[in-house]
Amino acid sequence: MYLFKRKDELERHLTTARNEGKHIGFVPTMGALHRGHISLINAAKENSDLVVCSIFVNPTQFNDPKDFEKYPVTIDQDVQMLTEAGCDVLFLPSVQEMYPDGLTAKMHYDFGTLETILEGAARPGHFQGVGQVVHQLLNLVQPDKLFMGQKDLQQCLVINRLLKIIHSQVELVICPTIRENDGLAMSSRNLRLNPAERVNALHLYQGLSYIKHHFKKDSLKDLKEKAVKDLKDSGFEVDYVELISILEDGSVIFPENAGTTPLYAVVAAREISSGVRLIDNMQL
Ligand SMILES: Nc1ncnc2c1ncn2[C@@H]1O[C@H](COP(=O)(O)OP(=O)(O)OP(=O)(O)O)[C@@H](O)[C@H]1O
Ligand SMILES: CC(C)(CO)[C@@H](O)C(=O)[O-]
Ligand code: BAL
Repeated sequence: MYLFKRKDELERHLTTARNEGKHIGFVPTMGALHRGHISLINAAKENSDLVVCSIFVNPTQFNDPKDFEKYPVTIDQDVQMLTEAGCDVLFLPSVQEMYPDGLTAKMHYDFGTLETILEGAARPGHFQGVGQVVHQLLNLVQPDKLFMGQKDLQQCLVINRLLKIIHSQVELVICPTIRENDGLAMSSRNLRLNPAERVNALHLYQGLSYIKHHFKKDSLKDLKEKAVKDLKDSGFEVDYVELISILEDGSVIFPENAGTTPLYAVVAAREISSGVRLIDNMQL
């Protein structure tokens, strides 16, 4: 696997590959890799000639400084996992390399209501930071396909919109959420949980599973209230539990108001003893 820390080195390597007719698959990450990330690498391998992964803990998308400071970093293990998975290129830039002129955004993206609901509401500025870094990474890598995980469902919708805003031809491939054996969605932030907190984190999955199995019988309001109560009783601060549908244009609606069947249950909650905020979602 090639490892590049500089943009010019990466661009030179990828220009040669592109000139050889290779189709490029791209997997952007923030590192502390797990099997969820490797599933994206595998999907990229199956659907492209050359797979590029980036690892960059992007400061501009963190609305909570503590979350940024404590974000897990496991570079040596990440390199080993990517090598074993057959990734071709790893891009590992520094903050200075990505933001030589400082962290202030030069552009504002119009993500519409995606920025004012759910993750957008709970993490002000987060999606502008994601847009800022993904736009730059796409310009550098110029992939044919971009692979992202359904675990970050709203992020997928934002990136879909970003691709339209920047008139990009890149195809976004959304890959299923990989879970631990007990159902917990794999997440880099899980590394910050001690064994008791790790067990407690399962309440997110259990809440979603309950909703999935009862949403045809019970009222949506009752289901949400039950899930919120269970999380609160188990030591979580709940940002939201919602049932949503996604329209063809990529916008999100809340079916109890619109009279449409919900498609996904989504949850975000902070485990109070660890301070770790987790998200998850489940197709209904
Ligand atoms: N369990 C998972 N299954 C499939 N894809 C995943 C999973 N977890 C993360 N991804 C995807 O991997 C890509 C990189 O995500 P990222 O590096 O932020 O990992 P993460 O585990 O989501 O971290 P965190 O949850 O702590 O933000 C994103 O497209 C994300 O949706
Ligand atoms: C897409 C991304 C790599 C941008 O920093 C990040 O938000 C992530 O890992 O999901
Ligand atoms: N996994 C999405 C990136 C973030 O939480 O900042």
